[in-house]
Amino acid sequence: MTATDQHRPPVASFGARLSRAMDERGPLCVGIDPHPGLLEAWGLTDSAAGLRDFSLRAVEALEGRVAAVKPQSAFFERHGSAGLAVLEEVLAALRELGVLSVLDVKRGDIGSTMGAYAQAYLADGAPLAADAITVSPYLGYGSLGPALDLAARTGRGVFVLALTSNPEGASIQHARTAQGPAVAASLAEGATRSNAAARQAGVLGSVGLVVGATTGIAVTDLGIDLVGVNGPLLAPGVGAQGAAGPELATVFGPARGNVLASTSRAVLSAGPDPQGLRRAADAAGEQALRALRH
Ligand SMILES: O=c1ccn([C@@H]2O[C@H](COP(=O)(O)O)[C@@H](O)[C@H]2O)c(=O)[nH]1
Repeated sequence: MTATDQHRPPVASFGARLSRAMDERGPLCVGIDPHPGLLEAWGLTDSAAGLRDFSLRAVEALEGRVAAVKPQSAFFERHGSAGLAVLEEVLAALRELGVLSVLDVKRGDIGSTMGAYAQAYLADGAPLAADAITVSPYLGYGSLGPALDLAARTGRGVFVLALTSNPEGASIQHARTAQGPAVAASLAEGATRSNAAARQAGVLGSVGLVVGATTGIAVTDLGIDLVGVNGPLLAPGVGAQGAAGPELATVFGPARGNVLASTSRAVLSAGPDPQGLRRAADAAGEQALRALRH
């Protein structure tokens, strides 16, 4: 602990804040993915100005109805520095409204560079700070250390890509490590270790996994203990990629209480009418709630 840390007021962990949000608003996360086709459908230009209008209208419509909002960084990055300025504004708007943000940015690098990514997204006061980010463990679970450490210090979280929703992911994620378990299982073991203190304290940990809602029986087949992870399980793949309530129940089984189901296009395509967006988010939220809580 540094001298500065000693004067820092204690912050609630991301795991605890997400648990509360899911209890209050249900287990749904809606992604902000401003695809060019969606911008057009909303009558907006494929420009930073269109992106800003789209994203802020979506945030306003979703506030209070979902546990978290997940901006997809790629759609902002494709507009260069103007797009990143919009992303900063969207993250600030979510912060201001008290809506948890999960920035889908899938970062991963050697430890020393990972430290810089951590500063960019997980440090207090960073322009692109989010409540949690997605990280890629392709350089080894240990390389994520600087992000896990900073997230723990600032009350933020990370979601480690484990079993992604795309069909191509299996060729890497189901492969066996030299020690025997599948790659995805060894990542789950890493998250289990990282969440050990939270487990002992009886709260949800802040190191989550990305496990696609489209992954069928892979969790069981690969012998992955998702309950033991004691962390949030971000489940993209709901809606446009074909998964719905039954798939969520099959994939997560006894771990379903920790799932944050995520959908983007299926809700965003109901815009730009705010009532349409709200209706679509409410329907997706009901579906997730039925599958994951009953
Ligand atoms: O395994 C993964 C990890 C991330 N994603 C992201 O989630 C959304 C999905 O959008 P939909 O419109 O609901 O298909 C998108 O930003 C992906 O990059 C994922 O799909 N799968």
